Amino acid sequence: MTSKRNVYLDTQPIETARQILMDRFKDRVTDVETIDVTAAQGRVLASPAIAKLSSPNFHAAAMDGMAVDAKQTFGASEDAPKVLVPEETGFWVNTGHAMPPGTNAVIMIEHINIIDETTVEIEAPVFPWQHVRKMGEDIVATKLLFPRGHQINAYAMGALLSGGVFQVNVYKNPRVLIIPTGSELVQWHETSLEQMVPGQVIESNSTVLKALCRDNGAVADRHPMLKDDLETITNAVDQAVKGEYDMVCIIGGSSAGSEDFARPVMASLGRVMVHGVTMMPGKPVLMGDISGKPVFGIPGYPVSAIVAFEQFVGPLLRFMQKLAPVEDRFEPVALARKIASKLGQDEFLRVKIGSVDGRLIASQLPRGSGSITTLTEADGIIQIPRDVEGISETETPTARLLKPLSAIENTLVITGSHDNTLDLLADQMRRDHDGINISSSHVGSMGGLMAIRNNACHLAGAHLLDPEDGSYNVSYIKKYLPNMPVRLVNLVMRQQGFIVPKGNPENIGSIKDLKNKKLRFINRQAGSGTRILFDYKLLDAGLTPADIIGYDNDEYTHMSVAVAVLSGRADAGLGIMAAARALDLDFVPIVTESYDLVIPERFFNTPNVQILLETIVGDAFKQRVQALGGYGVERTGQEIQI
Ligand SMILES: Nc1nc2c(c(=O)[nH]1)N[C@H]1C(S)=C(S)[C@@H](COP(=O)(O)OP(=O)(O)OC[C@H]3O[C@@H](n4cnc5c(N)ncnc54)[C@H](O)[C@@H]3O)O[C@H]1N2
Ligand code: MOO
Repeated sequence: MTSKRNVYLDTQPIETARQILMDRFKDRVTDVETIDVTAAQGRVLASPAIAKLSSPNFHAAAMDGMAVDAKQTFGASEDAPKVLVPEETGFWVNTGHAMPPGTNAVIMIEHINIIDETTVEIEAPVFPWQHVRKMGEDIVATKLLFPRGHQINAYAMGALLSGGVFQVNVYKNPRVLIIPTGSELVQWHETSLEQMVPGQVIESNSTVLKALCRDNGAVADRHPMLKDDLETITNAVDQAVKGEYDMVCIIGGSSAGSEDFARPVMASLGRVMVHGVTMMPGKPVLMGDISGKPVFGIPGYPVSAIVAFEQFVGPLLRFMQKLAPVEDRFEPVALARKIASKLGQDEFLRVKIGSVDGRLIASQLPRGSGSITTLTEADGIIQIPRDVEGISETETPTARLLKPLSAIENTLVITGSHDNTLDLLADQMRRDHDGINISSSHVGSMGGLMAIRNNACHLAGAHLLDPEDGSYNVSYIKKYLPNMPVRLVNLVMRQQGFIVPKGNPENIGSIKDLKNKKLRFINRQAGSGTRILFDYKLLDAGLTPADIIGYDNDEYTHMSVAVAVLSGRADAGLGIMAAARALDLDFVPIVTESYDLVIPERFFNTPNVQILLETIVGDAFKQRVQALGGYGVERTGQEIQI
């Protein structure tokens, strides 16, 4: 068995791996081809572009009016107008016309009094070359329009055509073959969602990489998916490098499993240069040389695949056609919470970023390499260097922005407890107010109050029950935000209850059943409102945590609790009805609670918060909330006295 498994080569730091790659392929700049200027957008000139035609190519009238020899007009004034005779001493021209012989200026039509067909008068002179675009004013034939290495953009295409250059010599777009591998993969157009069985995964990486190739000036083809089979993958790679492809990317099978074939394929056809980079995601990336062509083994996890592409494949593709490296925008950010990281590997941490009190605040998204939404939800990426063990709240790391700064600045940052209606709210606000974004981070109700205290968000969602008097949030705000003026507004009333498998097979009716029937419970994290509610209900029923199997197993969101129940990992969890419904599970209501928004006074009257408050009292939002089930909107928008 061990003989079938791969052993990583020495893992290399990112910079070393990139250096090895670039050194090896420094001669792989693509061939030069001659193409029409009209098809050359984005391409890089392999030889200088020299104008063949002047522009204008003749002296041209720059205004509508009458072309004259300026001398004829000298001395004209209001008191002593000058007379011109059309087609003798003056010639009617329109903008762009060639100047008639013997003329060198244009009198604008507005400045001409037409007496009759043969007589016009002017009351002011023009000077030589006034309102004339002289031949070659813009471009002189033989002028260097662009040096080699210049990237052709829309403006350049205009200049080239005007200068009589209709074809250009450019570097060919590198051609890439992308080979998705994995016996578990299915193609989206060859399957129906109903047919899918556990273990099957929709192939998505090749589409992502193809699009990323295009962003980097390359043309990619997708090979039909291949099963985990050494011979088939070897043949496909062999054919590709023998053919017209400049590069091959094998997706999947890059790590150390018995079915991971990227490395043996590369080793049998050529040479493995790098296997393993000290980065996360993307660690098992492979770089090889087969017959002088670059071949990559791209890790199968979607985020790992993208990071591996952006760190290595993209830069090499750009180099091959002499495209300048991508210039990213970086900004210093403060952290909503400290971030732990492992020594020894650079980590690409996806973060949400919002602007609070003029500071950019980043909150970390989950780290999973298999989770593409950690990238689609991210506003930025913080690269934590390998010699750093975590970043504290007092540091200001830089983040690569994935969105325009203006979009980040127009984002309302909501931190705290998670509720599905926040997603509806984000969509509803967008429907009526283009450009406003909501970014919600789920750190539990107490986490939300702490974020307010640390000036790390604009508002927080909370549902903190005070067991003493049954009130929500007020006593917590008094205790934890004593010096901060805040307002409290109800967003929704919602039912909390037990999320149980469909049909409620254990017939759970009350919290006591958890103990009596020895059921496996899935809890929420400490500090979440739902956990506080559960502890209160336990106490109320005369139970202790020790009575509950699974009390110490916790999840961070209602949906993850529901997933735990769906997957059979737990018999019950406490959560909201919408989460049960979303996964077609059953729900046993326990309590109706108040889910409120805590809004610092200084943000209350800002335009975006006011838009939010208007949106939640609107019928459209309320109807959509009610359609989710398990919610009441009778108090939505009402302010609660603190
Ligand atoms: N024992 C070890 N196991 C793993 C290690 C390790 O060091 N030791 N490294 C882990 C890391 S880190 C990564 S990253 C992954 C990379 O694995 P592979 O490149 O071998 O990828 P697969 O196992 O084939 O797939 C992983 C995952 O991604 C899905 N996948 C694959 N291809 C596609 C595609 N084209 N479209 C969508 N999704 C795809 C695949 O179904 C798997 O779920 O290895 C760890 N293991
Ligand atoms: O490199 Mo893997 O990408 O850490 O998950």
